Amino acid sequence: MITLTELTKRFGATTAVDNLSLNIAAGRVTGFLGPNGAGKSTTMRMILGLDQPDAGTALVDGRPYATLRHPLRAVGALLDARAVHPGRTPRAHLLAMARSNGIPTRRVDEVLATVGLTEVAGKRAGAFSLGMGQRLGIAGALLGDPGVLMFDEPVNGLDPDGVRWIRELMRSLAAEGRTVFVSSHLMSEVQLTADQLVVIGRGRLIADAPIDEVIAGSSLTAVRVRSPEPGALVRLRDRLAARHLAIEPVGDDELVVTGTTVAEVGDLAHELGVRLHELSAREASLEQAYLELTSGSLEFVGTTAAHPAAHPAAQTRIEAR
Ligand SMILES: Nc1ncnc2c1ncn2[C@@H]1O[C@H](COP(=O)(O)OP(=O)(O)OP(=O)(O)O)[C@@H](O)[C@H]1O
Repeated sequence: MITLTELTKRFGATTAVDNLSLNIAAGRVTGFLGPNGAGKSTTMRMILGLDQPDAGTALVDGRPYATLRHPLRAVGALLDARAVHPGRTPRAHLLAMARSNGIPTRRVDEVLATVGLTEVAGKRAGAFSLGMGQRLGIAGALLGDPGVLMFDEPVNGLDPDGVRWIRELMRSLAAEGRTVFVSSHLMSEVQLTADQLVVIGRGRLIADAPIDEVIAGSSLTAVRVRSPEPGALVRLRDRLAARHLAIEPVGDDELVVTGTTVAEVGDLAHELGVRLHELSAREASLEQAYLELTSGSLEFVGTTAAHPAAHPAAQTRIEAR
């Protein structure tokens, strides 16, 4: 478990992380999203004690990173896959890490096998492809068998096999009860991998909610209902409007209703005796929901940009405070 409390980091006039408070729970994959420069890497660096906060705390299992007796056994991280000396072999690199952290050297062969690098364990890392470098970085993160894992953009530049491998690894690490915290700009991948989403913009928390809730909160997630009886559809519309739902009529035979479910609209139509020709759900993609959430946090805000707090997932969080 990772606990951030009022975490703040400034670089000169820039507030990279601004009063960020949240819990990243064990047993699930938490996707960490935000536009370029939102403060994701800085947050991760503070969790690892690589940057010092100006205010607030970042705790791993209740303790600051710097006070952990065996940090690699508590938290493993992949921040920059190019951080390995090019002249070193994967085995030498991992052995050095194991020795300096009191980790049994047999773990080196175990993690090399886990990431599929056993065959090339004696080759110089400088000759590695991007994907092999990522795998070596992940081997380092797994070395201490830690309960908390953090990955900054782990699928960057990987081929589809590599992307799928990382996705399955994260799911299995979370299924083992570990905390998995992963930043990414690839929404389709996050949608397949994460259970929970943390979205930040300009260093501030925008949303902290289950992925389904974020998608359900998008104005593009809606129920479409069609009836061959325009008069009956008007009765249905009035009843939906009385429940303060947003309704968009399309011609005189169709309504698009946001903030509701197929079950609610179906039950109401049944109660009113409205004959239906269609009742279907239209679900926003995570990318659409994310763009709505962060539109107010980009440097170039258009006049039509929705305020982030207009998104119900953001409101869930704000109200929960
Ligand atoms: N060492 C530093 N010195 C000065 N400014 C910094 C430093 N590190 C980060 N910043 C600034 O802090 C802000 C947050 O940067 P950070 O790298 O944490 O964002 P990010 O969300 O990880 O972005 P990206 O998605 O582009 O990787 C940016 O404005 C960045 O320019």
